[in-house]
Amino acid sequence: MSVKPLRSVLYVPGDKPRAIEKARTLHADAVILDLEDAVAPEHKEAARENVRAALAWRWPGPLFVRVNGLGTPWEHDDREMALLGGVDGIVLPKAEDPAVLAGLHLRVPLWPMIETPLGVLRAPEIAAVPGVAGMIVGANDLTRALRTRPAPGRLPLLHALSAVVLAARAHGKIPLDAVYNDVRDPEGFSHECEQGRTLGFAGKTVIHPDQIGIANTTFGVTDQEAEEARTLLSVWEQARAEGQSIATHRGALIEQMHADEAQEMLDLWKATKTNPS
Ligand SMILES: CC(C)(COP(=O)(O)OP(=O)(O)OC[C@H]1O[C@@H](n2cnc3c(N)ncnc32)[C@H](O)[C@@H]1OP(=O)(O)O)[C@@H](O)C(=O)NCCC(=O)NCCSC(=O)C[C@H](O)C(=O)O
Ligand SMILES: [Mg+2]
Repeated sequence: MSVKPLRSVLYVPGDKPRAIEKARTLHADAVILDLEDAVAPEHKEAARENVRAALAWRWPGPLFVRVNGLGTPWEHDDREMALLGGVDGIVLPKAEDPAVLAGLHLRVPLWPMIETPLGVLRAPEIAAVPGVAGMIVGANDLTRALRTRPAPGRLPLLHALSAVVLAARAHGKIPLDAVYNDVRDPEGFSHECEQGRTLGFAGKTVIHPDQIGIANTTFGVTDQEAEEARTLLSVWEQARAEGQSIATHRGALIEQMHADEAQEMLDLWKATKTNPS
């Protein structure tokens, strides 16, 4: 089965041409060229032109563009540019209204950002909109909007994080975890990746080259895990050949869903062999 890994998805400010060029040489599974919060109002037009030029380049993986939000002075020009071709996904910040999203009729997969209280409450309806490929958590905006304070283990955001995973998974869409702001704290970043993976996210949005390898490792599948998945699958196939619908592997029960999970891991492992870190 063909799998498109999104273990690490790198934001690159649209007004930083050097960073845009560099992003092509890095090992992020996907790149988001950002026109929204990373770009000051006076640089919006220049950033859009940088992004327009970059659409013509060869990119190693999917290329997304984060446009400015609905109701901003830049939304129409940004969207028009993002529909030119060469864009694999449009990231829409502060998505809140599923009816409005459904009315956009974009020809490109849509990635709404869930980063307001209303967005969290409406995550199931947003995930159900046709054309939505996945959802991305915006923890900075959400933290501000909820008036929470950063706390160990992202305690104040746990409900919202799980709500996004639940909504996305319920509709077969891809949930991507929020950014980690301290680019000089690999240990903290690693813990947050582990937490995101445990919660059910498919990958992490990142803001610096140094975060890519850690996200790829945490959301990826190691050779050892792949070997273990292969072993489990062979035990399962043997059990099925004998007419069993349950089996045990290393003392633990296995059923069809465990075999499916093992197969999914193997598919991801194969898909990431060419882009290990
Ligand atoms: C966070 C940064 C401002 C740090 O910048 P800086 O201190 O200049 O980084 P370095 O000197 O360590 O950079 C080393 C080299 O790496 C390149 N670089 C840095 N960041 C990126 C990047 N994101 N993509 C590609 N390349 C990058 C530098 O150009 C250096 O290269 P070289 O010249 O060859 O040495 C900076 O990392 C940054 O701007 N990051 C992105 C910030 C961003 O996009 N923010 C918006 C998205 S986050 C958000 O809004 C989430 C959400 O909406 C929410 O609400 O939470
Ligand atoms: Mg935001």
